Amino acid sequence: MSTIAVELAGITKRFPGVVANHDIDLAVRKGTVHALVGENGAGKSTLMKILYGMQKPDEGTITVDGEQVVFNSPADAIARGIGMVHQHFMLADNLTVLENVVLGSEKLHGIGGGARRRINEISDRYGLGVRPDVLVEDLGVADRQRVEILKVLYRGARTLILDEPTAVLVPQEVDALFRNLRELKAEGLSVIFISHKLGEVLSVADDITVIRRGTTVGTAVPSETTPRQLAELMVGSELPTPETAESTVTDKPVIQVRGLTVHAGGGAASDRLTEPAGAAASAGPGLPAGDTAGADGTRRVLDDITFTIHAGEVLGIAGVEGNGQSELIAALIGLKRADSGSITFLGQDVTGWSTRRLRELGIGYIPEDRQRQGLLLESPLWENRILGHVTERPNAKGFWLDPKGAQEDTRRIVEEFDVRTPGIDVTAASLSGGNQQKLIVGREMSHDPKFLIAAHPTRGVDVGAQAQIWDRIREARRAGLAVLLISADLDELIGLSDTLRVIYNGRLVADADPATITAQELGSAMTGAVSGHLEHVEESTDNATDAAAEDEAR
Ligand SMILES: Nc1ncnc2c1ncn2[C@@H]1O[C@H](COP(=O)(O)OP(=O)(O)OP(=O)(O)O)[C@@H](O)[C@H]1O
Repeated sequence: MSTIAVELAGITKRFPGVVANHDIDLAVRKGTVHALVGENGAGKSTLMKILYGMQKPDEGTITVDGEQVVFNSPADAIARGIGMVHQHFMLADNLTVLENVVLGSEKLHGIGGGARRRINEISDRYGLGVRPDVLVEDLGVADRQRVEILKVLYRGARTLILDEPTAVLVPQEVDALFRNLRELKAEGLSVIFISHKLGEVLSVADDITVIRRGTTVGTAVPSETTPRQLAELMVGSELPTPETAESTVTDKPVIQVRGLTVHAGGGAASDRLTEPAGAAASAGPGLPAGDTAGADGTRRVLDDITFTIHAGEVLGIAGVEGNGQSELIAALIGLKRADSGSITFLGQDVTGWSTRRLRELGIGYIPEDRQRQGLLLESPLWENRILGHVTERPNAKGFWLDPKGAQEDTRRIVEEFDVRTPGIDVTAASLSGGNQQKLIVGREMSHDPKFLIAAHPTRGVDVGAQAQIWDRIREARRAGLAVLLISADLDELIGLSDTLRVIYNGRLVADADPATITAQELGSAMTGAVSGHLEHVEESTDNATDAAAEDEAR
């Protein structure tokens, strides 16, 4: 019997103007975690889409369990024991775990007792702790991920592809995921793990394949490799750190938020950047149980949020996803109306202003979900350059759009932010994930915002591009930019922030000192346990009130 679970040999895949994969070889041993690393646009996702039957290679072969196979669809790949857990979870919120798992696979074990038994069996076997009858909307990010893993195991996967699975997890959750992966290995299953976090790669992988510009440049043995060496192999540069040495915080308030409260389901405006507030009403995403109830009985997804960010200051908000961050961002950029409270920008009350007006005032926005909120996927890059900045230079001259100006400036962004693309006329959808992110960051930084809302600004970007984005944010901060930073990357959050606060159940519950707190401690604070490095909210509310009084006095 073969000890190789999956082998890809001589894989080549061409797109117009790009060779995404060029003669790539990858052999995944049974019972191992095999990491796939490489800079943005290196060709990792394309290779995995080929293995999962989503794309057909132009050349090369796929061998599973010693037998050569041809996949025409994911169904073919699943039938041969290949499973994929995507970065964006694909679960239906309003269904139970059981319903989500059996959906589309009713033939395997039915939809009743048999299915429930099988789910419990898999969950116990791999230590996943998944319960079949809970609603998916009541689950946090880490649990949802475990449901996705269980779903592919239920379909008989023996090789699991995990695409940047740790990007959304806090350190404790990463540890738990890695324990699950060890259980899978112990049962002889294999995992292909794509990640830009090189420390994690070295701690969990048995084998590492590095690809660069579409081709295999080498393999690394984790026990004999340092993160720095791996970074050099990948991008030819050293590993950056996000640390911000000197403080640039001034006493000039840029954004002042006072008592901001938003109830569930109320005041939603729109997802898109370009539309005015008040377009449509839809329920906000679910929150963990135990949310505070408003006076009228509805849940408060944001509860009495108060803070000030000064020119030259980065305020980092730490929290497990789903604790009000999305609503806070939406309220600040005019996509959600506040039920009470106020937002003041450079001394002007902007509460209830539309997204367009806020952007024109100088608020930049790097959204959480780049594909849904930050890009028009089927439009060319240069049209995406215009998105959210329709009336501004270089996209417009007076009342008229200036396509030439936008196109020229898109070329500049592509160059300056190292967006890997054959040209500015290709669609945003054809860029790799990290390159889409670089385009958005480039666009937003190009308008010299005075206040930047940055949600996961380096999610999915490689270590080289990450350093570049950090540099740009620091440079603008020196020049007086105020930043609200939300990030699941706790090293980034601690390293870039001047001030750190923890959000939990829609409230700012604690302050942390970025100079002394560790990622581990911050992770504990986010999940509820409070360590000695944190100040409780009572004190910080006083501080905030003092700050407000000072601001007013000025
Ligand atoms: N459908 C497509 N049409 C055209 N070009 C594509 C398409 N899919 C991928 N590409 C191109 O293929 C190359 C490899 O992209 P891929 O998404 O595989 O990179 P990646 O290594 O996964 O990057 P990242 O780390 O940013 O996710 C890129 O240059 C990308 O623009």
